[in-house]
Amino acid sequence: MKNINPTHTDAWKKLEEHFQSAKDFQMKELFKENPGRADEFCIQWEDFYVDFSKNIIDKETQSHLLSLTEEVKLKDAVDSYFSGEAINRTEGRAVLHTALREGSDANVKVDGENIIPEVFEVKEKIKNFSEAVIDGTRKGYTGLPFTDIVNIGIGGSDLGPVMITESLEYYKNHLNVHYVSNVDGDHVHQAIKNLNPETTLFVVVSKSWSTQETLSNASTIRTWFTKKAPQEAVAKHFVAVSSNVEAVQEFGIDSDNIFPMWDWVGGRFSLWSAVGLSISLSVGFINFESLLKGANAMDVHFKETPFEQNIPVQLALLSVWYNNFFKAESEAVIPYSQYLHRLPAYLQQAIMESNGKSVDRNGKPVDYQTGTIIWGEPGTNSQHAFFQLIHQGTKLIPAEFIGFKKSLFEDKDHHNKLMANYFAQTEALLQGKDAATVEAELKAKNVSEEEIGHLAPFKVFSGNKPTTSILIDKLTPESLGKLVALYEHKIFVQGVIWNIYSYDQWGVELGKQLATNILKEIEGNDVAQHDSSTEKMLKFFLS
Ligand SMILES: O=P(O)(O)OC[C@H]1O[C@H](O)[C@H](O)[C@@H](O)[C@@H]1O
Repeated sequence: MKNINPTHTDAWKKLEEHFQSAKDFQMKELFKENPGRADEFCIQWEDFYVDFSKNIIDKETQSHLLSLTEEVKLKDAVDSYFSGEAINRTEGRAVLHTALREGSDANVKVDGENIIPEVFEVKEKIKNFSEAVIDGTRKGYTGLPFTDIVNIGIGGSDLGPVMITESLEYYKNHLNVHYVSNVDGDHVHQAIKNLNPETTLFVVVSKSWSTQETLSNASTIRTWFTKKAPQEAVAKHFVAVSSNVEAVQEFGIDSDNIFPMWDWVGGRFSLWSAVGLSISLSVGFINFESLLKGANAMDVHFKETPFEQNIPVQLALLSVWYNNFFKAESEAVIPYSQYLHRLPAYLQQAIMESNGKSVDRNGKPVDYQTGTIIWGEPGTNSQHAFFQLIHQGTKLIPAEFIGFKKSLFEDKDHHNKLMANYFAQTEALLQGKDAATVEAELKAKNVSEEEIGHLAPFKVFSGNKPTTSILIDKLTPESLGKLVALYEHKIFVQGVIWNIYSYDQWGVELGKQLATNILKEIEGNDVAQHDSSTEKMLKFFLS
């Protein structure tokens, strides 16, 4: 991939100049001036309707942003990404989660070898295993079918599977799936408290098989299990997903029970691999395949659609526009679906671990902003929590609203109410409410002139707050696959523009290292020298 400082491009300079007028754009005026605006800033693709007309942009903004993609050679970067080039330079790895959703006839090479046959072998293993557990032919050590699954993993080995199984709860079968991630012992003990070892299957997921949390939780659970079950039952009840097969075997998991994954799948993009085993167990392999199929459709859209009509590219460019020109620090993702309640948490890892970097591809500190802070909660709940700040606070928070045309239980009454809120909020954020309107409303309620004078300023909404609406036909495994892949590619585009490496995560290492040392001190009751704050707290903790 090319190594281009985005701020040195002509497009960036043009964007800076253009920003001098664009920062004062009033979207309401833009809509008035251009009756075609809602059509021009809208992409309809398959079952997705993406409206980005309620953003502080005009055609000129869009054209400079598109020139930026040319100058940073985005098209070449996309080709390198899909072709298996080692674009994760600092770890020397390809980034090929997209290969996991390819068809069986695809040919994607890593080190000269086509990886697709291996991907399909593992998929077959996931299929056979999950079908046998679901239909009860694979049984526990006392001959009873499994009723409960515990996924033990953290980060990408937890957030992806948990977000998808929660999102697809409607499609779930009879198996109860639990997730244990935190090294907090209260998490694991609470999770297993009411479980029956005879009917519980444990899926230990760790790409590296060196993660403290996962190995501790797996050991604790194995000890709990073998207190009740004979040692040889471990083989029937514990399976592992990892790229470190040797270490898994050392842990005592049977080689038959290991689902491999590969270096070329990043942890936070791994739900499409065997890391998704708990998904396949929970909703069945057919639904897992539909999820992959949806993601593949988005891959093809991203790879083949001109950037003007390309959903991940347009969303990434908008985010760069707000992040680097308006200096917005965060973005909200508001799904109008309770099923998607873990999507913002999942995206926090995907986006912030990928693009939270301050060194460019030359190893030099960047002198511009990179990764955005992502946060969010489902609507309508979030309206009653933090929307006050989005409407009337001092910060600019571009927000993505995700909604569905149809609900799953087909309760029209509820769905109409939900979606009325979805539409109303983006309209309110756009339109705002001026002082004259507020005063007229108060007058109509017979509020005294004096009171109106006091109250009116608090009731004014400045409006002009940017939102992007993603309206999808229905929440299905396939549409969910498309949505998640959309965000994966948005991340990629931003990383290319910011000239950073999106696929490493060195920033998580230091804390881990220090924790290892501090744990020794805690266990030995012997506090070493630290900064005085840490030292004093450690002594207090041990007292
Ligand atoms: O799957 P594992 O190797 O156990 O890794 C689990 C997680 O831990 C690491 O600290 C990384 O920050 C994450 O990207 C990763 O997903």
